[in-house]
Amino acid sequence: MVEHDHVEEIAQVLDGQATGRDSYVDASWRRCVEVYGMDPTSRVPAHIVTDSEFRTHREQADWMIGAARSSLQRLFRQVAGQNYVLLLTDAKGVCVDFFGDDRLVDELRGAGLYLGSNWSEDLAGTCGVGACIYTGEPVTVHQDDHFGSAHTGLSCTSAPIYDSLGQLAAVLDISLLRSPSPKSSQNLAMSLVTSAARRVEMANLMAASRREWVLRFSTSPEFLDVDPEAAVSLDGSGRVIGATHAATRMLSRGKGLIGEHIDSLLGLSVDDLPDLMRDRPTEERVVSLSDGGAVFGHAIAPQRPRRAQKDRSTPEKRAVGGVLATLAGSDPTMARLLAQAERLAPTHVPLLICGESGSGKTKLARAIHMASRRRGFVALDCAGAMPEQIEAALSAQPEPGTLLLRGVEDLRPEIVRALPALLDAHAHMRPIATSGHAPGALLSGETLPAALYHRLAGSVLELPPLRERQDLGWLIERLLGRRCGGEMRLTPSARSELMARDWPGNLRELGNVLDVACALAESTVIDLPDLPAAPRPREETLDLEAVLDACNWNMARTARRLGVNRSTILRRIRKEGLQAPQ
Ligand SMILES: Nc1ncnc2c1ncn2[C@@H]1O[C@H](COP(=O)(O)OP(=O)(O)OP(=O)(O)O)[C@@H](O)[C@H]1O
Repeated sequence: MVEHDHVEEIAQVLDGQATGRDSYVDASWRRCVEVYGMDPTSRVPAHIVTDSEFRTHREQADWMIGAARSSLQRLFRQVAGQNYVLLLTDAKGVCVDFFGDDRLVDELRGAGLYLGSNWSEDLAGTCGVGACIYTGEPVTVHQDDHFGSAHTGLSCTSAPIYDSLGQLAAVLDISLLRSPSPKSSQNLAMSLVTSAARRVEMANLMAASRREWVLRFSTSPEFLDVDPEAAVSLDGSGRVIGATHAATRMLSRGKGLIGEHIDSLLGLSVDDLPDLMRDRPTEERVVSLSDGGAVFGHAIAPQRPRRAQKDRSTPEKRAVGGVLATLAGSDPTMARLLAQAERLAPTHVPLLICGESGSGKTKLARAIHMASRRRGFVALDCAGAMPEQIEAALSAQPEPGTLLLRGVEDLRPEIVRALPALLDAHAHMRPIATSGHAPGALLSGETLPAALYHRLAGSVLELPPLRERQDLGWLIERLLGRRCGGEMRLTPSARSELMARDWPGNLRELGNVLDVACALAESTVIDLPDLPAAPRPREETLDLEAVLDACNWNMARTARRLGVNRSTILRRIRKEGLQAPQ
């Protein structure tokens, strides 16, 4: 009889009649009949994936299971003794983690409230997990809200968990085999499960952002430091690189948050973050929202990097903090260089940063600027710049700032002549020059007069090429996470292939290779065939003479084009006995 009423009610919904049920239930019923071709009278049992499918789902959700564990345990303790069962499913609806009463395991397994059950809507019909995946919102699917008669005894309340890039990553579900009749009996379950999902997102964002700034928000000051509502992670320039779902709702104006600059979202810039740290009273840490509202903010500075590999031959260096710390993993050369950069950042010493193309000179210059707490930042590509442009750009910066001169070996002669006077006239701008040439080559060559070299190179920072860095593995993981999203993984063979390459294009090449691999991978796993081929070893492919000709035998340009040092070009010219045309 009850079953007959249920079928009748579904028929009414299909006829467009209102039933008083939640709209997501009506919509799901319609999909079950019209899209998945299901029959409400057939008793379809729970769908359980095979053991090997389960292993795959579990492996892929491993990171989420880890991030969610303590929140699930806490939630399970909160509902202890009330016969609730907790399921964590992946974004496809397969249960990958489970907390329930051991004594009920057989019954729970029979009802599909167990590891390996697949609650996607197209298999299980209207259900909590399926409707949550479909709508992206928390839902309660209570008793005969379920479509299939096999599940109409259950009450399931499910909340989505998003990854820090805004993709649905998992569903947290709290279910009962038997429940009181009114759906409102599950309101408390809804509140518990949405809070737990929010905490999982927060834990996940914090774990992925140890080397970034994190800004957490709360509408009430007393919860700000202990149980905030939302959070974003920011790169050194203040760009959002991760957000919880609540932050996306709170801050975005209809579009996503990722890639947005914090100053366009809030009444503050990245330089203001230290004012929102815990040492200030909570009531003073107010952040204005773009809709005119305000919340309380708690900024957490990037954690210091793990200590560089113990190298007894080099003295232990002080750990670097802040944005500079985000540039390297455990590489002794980088650790020394970043410690130097950190000490030089607040001074007015002009800096020259040398390194191969793509080795991160510009990135380092920006990080030094950030660490210097200067405000204005003027960046010029020396190859194209004219003196009037430099003058205009500098004049637009009244506050102390940084003048970045990129590719200083390409300065036009008229700028070489004009630059000293420009630097004198704008002494509040600290010059940082970058060059693809080694310092010795810059000084001894025809490129820069010695006086200008010394004017620009108060201190020289030489970035190692990627093939000489010991933190390649760390960089791969970091760039993968940042460019391709937290869920992408490399197979061991793809990883060892990347570790074996010599990266003539340095970090730029690594970033591009990972972008391509992420685009080509058919799942969240990047395998060997997804990697673009490495350029063939330079020794084999280099038609040096042709490139020299194309660059009018300009060594600097040739070296840049080939991504090698000028000294490498000179050595190869001698070795191959090449001669410039007369
Ligand atoms: N430490 C780093 N971590 C992550 N990405 C980095 C790092 N350093 C550089 N990159 C990335 O590598 C690319 C090249 O960096 P950058 O422009 O700073 O190199 P460059 O040495 O100035 O290159 P060029 O001399 O060719 O202008 C950029 O996309 C940058 O974001």
